[in-house]
Amino acid sequence: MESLGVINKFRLSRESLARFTLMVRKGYRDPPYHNWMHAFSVTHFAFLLVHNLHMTEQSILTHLEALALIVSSMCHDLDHRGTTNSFQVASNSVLASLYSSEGSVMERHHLAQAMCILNTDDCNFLENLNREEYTLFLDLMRDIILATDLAHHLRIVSELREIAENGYDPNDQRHHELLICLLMTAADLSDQTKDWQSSKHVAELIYKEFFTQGDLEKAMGNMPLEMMDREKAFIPELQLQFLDDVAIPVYEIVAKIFPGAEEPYTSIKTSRRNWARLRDVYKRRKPESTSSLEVFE
Ligand SMILES: Cc1nc2ccc(C(=O)N[C@]34C[C@H]5C[C@H](C[C@H](C5)C3)C4)cc2n2c(-c3ccccc3Cl)nnc12
Ligand SMILES: [Mg+2]
Ligand SMILES: [Zn+2]
Repeated sequence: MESLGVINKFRLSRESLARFTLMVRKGYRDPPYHNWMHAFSVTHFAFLLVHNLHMTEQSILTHLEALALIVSSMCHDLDHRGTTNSFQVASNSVLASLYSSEGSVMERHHLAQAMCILNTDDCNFLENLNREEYTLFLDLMRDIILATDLAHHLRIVSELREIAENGYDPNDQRHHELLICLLMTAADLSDQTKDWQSSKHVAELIYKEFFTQGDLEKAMGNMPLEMMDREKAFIPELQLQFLDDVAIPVYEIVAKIFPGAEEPYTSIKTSRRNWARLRDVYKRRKPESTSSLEVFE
């Protein structure tokens, strides 16, 4: 926040900011993937995007938007239980009863948790913002955290492609809103743009979470998605699908809008080549083989 210039610009209290950060860290549980380490690495990537692409200096983002992106990244998976939105509904969870009518059940819970922490004594580091800035910040945090629902991303991805093709118009309010959503999704998926060992390790954590949910769904008498079923999942194939259908297009669009941001796109394509190699090595899993997690050995 220091190097983004938001501490001084908004006269943020460092003490409250420290307390807020510690409360956010405490607000994460410890599932294999959706824990504080994930929130931290997403926040770091969001910072790198804003800082290295000079987004505030070039007025691509206002300082308030940059601040909202960083804080939202910290909070975007608060109190995650390692299960998906559809699992909340299928298991009739308390969160589903609260939010299922609006959709994005988990994301609405993450936002509610973030608001709770902001409203905790001595944690509201935004106390020096004027009313207009504070209201705008809360609106931004809401839109950004709700944008981390991949189903939301899939709804806007065609508009994002169009912006990448025809050029980003900084004066177009819709372009601006979509860009902020894109940056948040790029940060949320950024583990797949790291070195192969790291990306593979993160995929292992994600499938550990998915398979645990699949086990729960079977115990409840429900049929899990293939990607959550440790008996059926062939991880290299599932990873290739996710990279091709969801993740790679995100960094392709980022690279087209920001010429300086080729590296994550190059890196995730390398990751894809490694998954393709693994797939060929582990042809369709033979029934007698052990758990699908063997590909991580
Ligand atoms: C490496 C990797 N693989 C991933 C494979 C699959 C999915 C996934 O949610 N798939 C879908 C598949 C369809 C259409 C929509 C909604 C649902 C039905 C579920 C998406 C996510 C994956 N993911 C994430 C990630 C990002 C945001 C939230 C949660 C997670 Cl886990 N971060 N990294 C990864
Ligand atoms: Mg999430
Ligand atoms: Zn996340």
